[in-house]
Amino acid sequence: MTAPNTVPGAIAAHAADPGGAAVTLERVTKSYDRGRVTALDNVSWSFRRGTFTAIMGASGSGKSTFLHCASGLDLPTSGTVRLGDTDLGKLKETALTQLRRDRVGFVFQGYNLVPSMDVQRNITLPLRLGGRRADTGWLTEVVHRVGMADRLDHKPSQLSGGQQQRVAVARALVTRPEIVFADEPTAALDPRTAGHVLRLLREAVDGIGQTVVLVTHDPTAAAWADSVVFLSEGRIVDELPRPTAATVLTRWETL
Ligand SMILES: Nc1ncnc2c1ncn2[C@@H]1O[C@H](COP(=O)(O)OP(=O)(O)OP(=O)(O)O)[C@@H](O)[C@H]1O
Repeated sequence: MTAPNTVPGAIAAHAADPGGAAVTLERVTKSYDRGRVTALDNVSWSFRRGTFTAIMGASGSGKSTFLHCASGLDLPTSGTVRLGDTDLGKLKETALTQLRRDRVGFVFQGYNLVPSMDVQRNITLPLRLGGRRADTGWLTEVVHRVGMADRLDHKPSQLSGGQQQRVAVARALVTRPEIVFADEPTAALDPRTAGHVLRLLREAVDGIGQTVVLVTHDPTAAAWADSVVFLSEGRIVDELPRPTAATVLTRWETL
């Protein structure tokens, strides 16, 4: 494992400890426009299993690119991304699609639920797509965790934004993925509802050892994580352990 692209000791120690890593990035660079734009610049990082990490950075700092490369939604221009022991760059497109469906969970700002399906079918969609049966006990637990047990026959249009996002969290957890990537999942929600959704992610980490990576602009959201990783111009420039909204804001202002 290589050292990260920045010097702080805490970051070096973290990245040099790949034991138990859910996802590892090694010297990942992503360029666009035939190399004219470097969105990610030689980034190395590992996300330890059972941890909750927030990724923050200014607009254009590379957060979405980082999430896309780390989750297999996109491939880096150079460098390696591993999910567990699987090198994503060595997979054919079909295998990569299966990996994203079976081993990774996603939560997006826009919920991305299927309008014609009720809550139960939305939650179990990744299982059905993978030809897997729902483990009834686990499904029941996930549905209860997100508080949607009495809404299983509702369509997304009959739910509030917060409820729809809770369904999306359940869908992300139902496959017992090795890692969940949440991309601005609370940006469209009021602060109280956002807190409910973030608490679900926190509880998944604390209760079932889920690994979660959250991309956010919001210091209050980032404060739910175990640590905050700051991106600037495609590079990881700092890590803040045990964040509070105040310490995140202070660090953000001096980036
Ligand atoms: N498909 C693309 N083609 C060309 N340039 C791109 C593409 N996607 C991203 N970029 C550029 O890469 C850089 C990083 O973009 P990215 O979307 O990862 O940043 P971000 O931190 O997620 O921004 P935001 O907070 O505004 O969503 C930016 O300069 C952006 O313009």
